[in-house]
Parts: sequence; structure tokens; C-alpha cells
Amino acid sequence: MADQAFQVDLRGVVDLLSRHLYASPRVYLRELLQNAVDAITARGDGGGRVRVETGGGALRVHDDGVGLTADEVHTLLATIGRSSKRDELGFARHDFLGQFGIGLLSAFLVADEIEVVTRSARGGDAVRWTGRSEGSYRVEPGERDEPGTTVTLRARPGAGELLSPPVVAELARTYGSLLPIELTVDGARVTGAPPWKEPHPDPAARRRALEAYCEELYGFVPFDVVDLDVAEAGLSGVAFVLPQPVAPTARAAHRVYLKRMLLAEGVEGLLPEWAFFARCVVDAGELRPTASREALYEDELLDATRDALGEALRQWLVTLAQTDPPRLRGFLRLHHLGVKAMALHDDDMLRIVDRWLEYETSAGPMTLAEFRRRHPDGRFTTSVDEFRRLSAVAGAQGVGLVNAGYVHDAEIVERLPAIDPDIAMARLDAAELATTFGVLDPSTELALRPFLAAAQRAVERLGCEVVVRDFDPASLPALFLSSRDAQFREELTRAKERAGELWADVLGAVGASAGIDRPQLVLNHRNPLTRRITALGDGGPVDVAVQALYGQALLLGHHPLRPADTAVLNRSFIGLLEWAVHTPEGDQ
Ligand SMILES: Nc1ncnc2c1ncn2[C@@H]1O[C@H](COP(=O)(O)OP(=O)(O)OP(=O)(O)O)[C@@H](O)[C@H]1O
Repeated sequence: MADQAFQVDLRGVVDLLSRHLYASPRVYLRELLQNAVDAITARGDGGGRVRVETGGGALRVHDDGVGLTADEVHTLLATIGRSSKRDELGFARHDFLGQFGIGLLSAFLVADEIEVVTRSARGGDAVRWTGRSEGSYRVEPGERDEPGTTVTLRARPGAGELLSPPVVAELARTYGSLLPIELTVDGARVTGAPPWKEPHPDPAARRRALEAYCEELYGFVPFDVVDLDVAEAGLSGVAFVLPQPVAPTARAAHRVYLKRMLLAEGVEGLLPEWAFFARCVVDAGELRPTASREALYEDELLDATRDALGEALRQWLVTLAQTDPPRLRGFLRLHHLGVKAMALHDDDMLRIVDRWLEYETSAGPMTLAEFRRRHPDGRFTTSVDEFRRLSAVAGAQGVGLVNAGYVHDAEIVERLPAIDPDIAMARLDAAELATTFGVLDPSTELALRPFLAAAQRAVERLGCEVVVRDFDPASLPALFLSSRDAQFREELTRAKERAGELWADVLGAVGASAGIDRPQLVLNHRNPLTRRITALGDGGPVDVAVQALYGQALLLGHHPLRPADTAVLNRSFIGLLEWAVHTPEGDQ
């Protein structure tokens, strides 16, 4: 028995295409334009015109391309999935836009009947092919003098809008305005050269034209325009640098043309992720579309292209640093996050960050390079809270401090030796600040002994050690210092409680050698209030006052509050209230 061919009801296939392949029925015009351009390419004698005509509820697309012979009409237009544009291996033939053999079907998204009148440039008579959406077609002699093809669609009920003159004109402009042929809609020319290839009298004029193009497309005047060229991918175009900061998580969408036909306006993944500060418009001859022709096909070439485009943007930045530092600073103010992300892997970017990006420091905002010049022995903090807490104290003591608490900052500072091995910036160990606090003179120290003993008792249970020092700023009554060493020791204590005897001994030995180093509550003798508290006599509220200073120092430093801390904070507050409003005994 002979093999039978499948019978396919086109309505099911078209339904499938419209639901799952194409984002919108608007693509029908793109597919018709694509076929017309491919036919012109196939004819191969240069020139070529495509005329689109609207009116009377119908759409006509005329091309002076290669056309089809009667035989070709039977094989190509009657078989879904049959394309004349693939070679035996199934790869897309390089010059064509189409390759899958389903494009023409998309016309059924808007019409129930497609008519193709065609005459082959290779000879033979004109042929008329009429296909219907339920799957039947008819071939008969057609009328046409010149080689080429005319496709006619009549709007199906409900699809009239999509074939109306203004919508057709808009669709033709959207998809086809960069096509390398002459495209007209009802006589009006739609096509022109890509704006980045248009000739201009001088660079300033070109720049103004591209800015205007960006404003028309995206609604913003770009911070800068970067030319893009990736020979491998046959790609050219421009990147517009955004004039506003954007969230790095916002997916950057680019306008991509393939062989001068618009692929989509919102193509993702064209640039490396860090380059979220740029929007591109590019045309590529070698990149491949997915079957829906709405996204780029992920392959090695796209990978390599992405890298090359990233390199172009990186080069732009390096050049800006060399030629126009004020503009570079302006750029960094907007897009420091992207640049910092680059600096994690790229030495040139790291140099730019080091030289040009301003950081918060204890001596005001300045670049890391400037900071190192002023404070060869400076320190950095790895959290914003720690910086806020300690910068005034550090500054007052001549210890330079950089806030490296924001995203990527600590890693960046730690990576600086990659660009200069002599750069060594250490993390701040909060306890080291205490050692540079001014000590009191011996007689004051002696006089404070009884107070210190009482103060120590008041916070003993909280695992903290009280010291009195003399430091700036005088407005700060007390400071809580938890050194990493101290945290290490706390961890040890906890581990010891968990571990068995054997390990406890080993850990104990480690602990002993680490020295006694508890978190410190440093009371500031330069602060008038603190000074009055240290002078409180036996009957005074030393307990609650010291606990209140402890609580306040914790809050000020954004330290996490343990349940015991919260309890002490409450108790001291109530205690102080009682002192404030207590009734002298005689009045009762
Ligand atoms: N305007 C035209 N002039 C000449 N041949 C055409 C024209 N339109 C369609 N054809 C022929 O019909 C075939 C099928 O067209 P269809 O649009 O379905 O697929 P395709 O363009 O090959 O691929 P794709 O699915 O990627 O668009 C084409 O390969 C081409 O040979």
C-alpha cells in the first residue's frame, strides 16, 4: 500500500501560530514584506521596489522580485514548511530573511483568502494562486506583464482595522523603514538608510541627528551616543547611554533589526548584564532569529557579539576618563552601580572607580585614590551602619575611614592591589579605635575608680566592659564597640557550651590565647552629661544611668538588640522616669 500524505486543516495550524508563535497578528505585514524582499534578493540584479497599496478593505503588496513559475507555485505555496530559501543541510541560506516556510500562513491571521499573482523572471506565463484558510487552493492562469509578485489580502470580518491605511502605514514604517529596497505605502516612501549610516556634514551634526532619533524612539535625550560595530555578526548600530539612573534589575530592551528588517523593539540579552545603562539600536546580518522572529536565537555568535558590544561600551568609558573627566564624573553619578559591577572583573574599570568615583569618607566625599593620598594608613568599613557609627569618632582621631558598605564596595577596595600591589587598605577593627582614644590623667582615673566599679556591675550581665576615655566628638556621650575579636570570643563561648569536654579543652586553649577582649562601652569624659554621671555619688542612679547610656549607644550604632538588651533598655528608661518624677519622702 502506498504511503499517504497528511491532511492538515489550516485553521488549526493558523490558530496555533497566532496563539503560540506570533505575539500579535500585526506580524502579517512583516512576513509579506520579508517575502517580497527575499524575492528581490533572489532576482539579484540590484534595485528592487516593493509597493504596498491599501483601500477597499484589501491590501496589495507588489514586488519586482524573482517571481514563481507554475511548478514552483505548486510545490512552494501548496506545502507548509516548504521554503525555497534553505539549502540541503537545512541551514538558512545566508541572504534571505525567511527560512521556515510558514511566513505566508500568517496572512491567514487577518484574511480568509490569499491571492498570489506571480510571473517568474526565469520565464513562463503568469500564474494566479488562491489559497483559503480551511486548506484548499486553486491555481489558474494569471495576468501580469513584468516578472514579480502581487499578494492580495481581503480583510476577514473583525480584522479590517489591521488592513486599514493608517495601520498598514504604521506597520510598514515599524518593520520596514530600514529595508535596503524602496518601500512605498500608497505612494509614500517609507525606507531610508539607518540613521547611524546617514552622511552628515560634521560630527556635531551627526550627533544632533542621532540624539533626535533617540528622542523620537525612546523619549529621552541620551547622555552619550556610542557607535557599535561587530564585524563577525555583520552588526552595526548605536548605543544610547541613559540620562537617568535605572535599577540594575530592570531588563534592558533593545531595538534589533536583522538584515535591516525589524526583529523586535524589546529584545533582551543583547548586552552583558552590567551594561544596563545603555539602550541599543542595531542591525545585524549574521545573528539568527527564533522561529517567531521576535527574539534572538541564543548561540555562540550571540555570546561573542554580546562580549564585543560590552567591550565597545567599556572602551567608551576608558576613553571618556582620558579625554573628558567632568563628563565621566557625571556618568558615574548616574550609573555607578553598573561601573562597580564591571570593576569586580576588569582592571581598567577598577582604575576608573579608584580615580573617579567619590566615596563617603570620614574626611568628606572623595575618591579612593585621593583618600589614600591623605590617609596612607586609612581603613574601610564593610557596612554603612558601622561607618555612620564610627566615622565621626575616627575622623576626630585622625584615623581615615571609607564607607565601603554599599553593594560591591568592600570587594572593590579589597581588589585594589590588582591594579597596584602597594595599595593596602585594611578593614577597620572597631576595637583599634579605642586604643587611640585619649586616656585620662592618673588623678582623674583614680577618682573615677568607685564609679567605674559601679558602672561595671550595672552592665556586667550584658557581657560588656566599661571604660572611660576622652574623645571627640564631645557631643557623643558613649560608644559601643564590638570588635570582630569580641565576636570571635562570644562565638567561642557558645561553641564551648555546645561542645563535649575534649573539644572544650582545645577551644579553651584557643580562647585563652586570644586574650580578654569583650565588647566595650566607652564613656566619653569630654561629654558634659557623661561627666555629670561619672560624678554621681553613692545615692545617685548610677545603675540606670549607665544602662541607659549602654542602650543609647547600642541604638545609635544600629547594633542588634538581644532580649537582654531590650530588657535593660526598658528598665533603665522606667528607672530614669521614676527618678525624674519621684516625690521627696517628706511630702508623702
Ligand atoms: N513575494 C514572493 N515572491 C516570490 N516567491 C515567494 C513570495 N512569497 C512567497 N514566496 C515563495 O513561497 C515560499 C514559502 O513562503 P513562506 O513565507 O511561507 O516561507 P519562507 O519565506 O520561505 O520562510 P519563513 O517561514 O521564514 O517566512 C518561499 O520560500 C518562496 O519561495
